[in-house]
Amino acid sequence: MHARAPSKAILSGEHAVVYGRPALALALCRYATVELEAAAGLGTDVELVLDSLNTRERVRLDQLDPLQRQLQQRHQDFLDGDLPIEAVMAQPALLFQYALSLVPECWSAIAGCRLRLSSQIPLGAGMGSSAATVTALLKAVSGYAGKPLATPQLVALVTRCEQLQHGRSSGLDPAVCGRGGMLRFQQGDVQPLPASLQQGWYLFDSGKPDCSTGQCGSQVRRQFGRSGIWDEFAEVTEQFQQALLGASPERIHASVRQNQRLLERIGVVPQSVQQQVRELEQQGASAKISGAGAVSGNRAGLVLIYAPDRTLESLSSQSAAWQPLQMDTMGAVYESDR
Ligand SMILES: Nc1ncnc2c1ncn2[C@@H]1O[C@H](COP(=O)(O)OP(=O)(O)OP(=O)(O)O)[C@@H](O)[C@H]1O
Ligand SMILES: C[C@@](O)(CCO)CC(=O)[O-]
Repeated sequence: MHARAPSKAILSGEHAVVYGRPALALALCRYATVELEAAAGLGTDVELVLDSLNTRERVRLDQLDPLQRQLQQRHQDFLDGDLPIEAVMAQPALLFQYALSLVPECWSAIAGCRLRLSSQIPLGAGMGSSAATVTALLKAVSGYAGKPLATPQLVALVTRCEQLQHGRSSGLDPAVCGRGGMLRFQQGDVQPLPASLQQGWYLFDSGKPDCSTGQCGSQVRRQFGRSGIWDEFAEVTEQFQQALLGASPERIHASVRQNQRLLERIGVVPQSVQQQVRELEQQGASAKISGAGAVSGNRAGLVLIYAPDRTLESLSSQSAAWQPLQMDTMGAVYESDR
């Protein structure tokens, strides 16, 4: 059997959503997949194969409880200011072991199984790779055990994992990866958006940032944690939502540009990416980073481009690298027949 979960793009409100303001996001048709099958020779252990990282690890289910406590303690140390975020999940496999530790009711069913995680989602690109992979894992494990998690429970468990991965998670990525479609999210409250994205939206990968989402979040909190700028983000997100619902290209352009300016003010858009965005604007398009961005280096991961009335070739010599934005509407899916 296998389960899959989509990646995500944030249209508006990244970072501000961590401070309780609304965000708009949608699920994308690029997926993380987990295949689960019984394997010989594992006894009561589980084998975790991470294709993207070329690693495999044997996991003792009876060690997951102490591991969970240890990781939660490290996260508390982070919250208390005694550990940097990168020291909480010191290795990638720990994220998935922590996820498994949260579903003890499934352990007996998965004992002796191999869990293979593969993904079409670029790592560190702001496309919610960690939320999508953990969502696919928990969807697979709970489905296989015959104890399928309802979507709100699934989202809540993935959010716990994201707290440890990123330090503080708004829960936005887990909600989008679990539910699919386009939605407005604020403080755990999810409102599906009936708007559909018209033609003219593209994704561009400006490259893997030098810093993680957790490091970006920590830096932003140090500088802007108590700032009034989050209300400005909230206002732009409201405008963005109205513009999308009203399918108004001019208002969408304005919202994308204002959102990008705010992200620049909080220091998550490297100069080189700002420059690319300005060049696109001069040609009549709009663009913004999507996701955490970067507080160092010259790459910021995913950039969203809105260019409804321009041909790609007329816009940029780099347009060959752009991909049309395609929305997933299914969210996390479990299939037992493969
Ligand atoms: N495909 C994968 N295989 C193994 N580990 C992964 C995978 N995707 C994510 N991870 C783990 O999650 C961590 C964070 O993932 P990543 O850097 O891609 O951030 P992200 O979740 O995409 O960020 P954002 O929330 O900003 O979109 C990685 O460092 C790695 O430990
Ligand atoms: C930067 C952030 O707003 C989006 C990361 O995809 C963090 C979060 O919402 O948890």
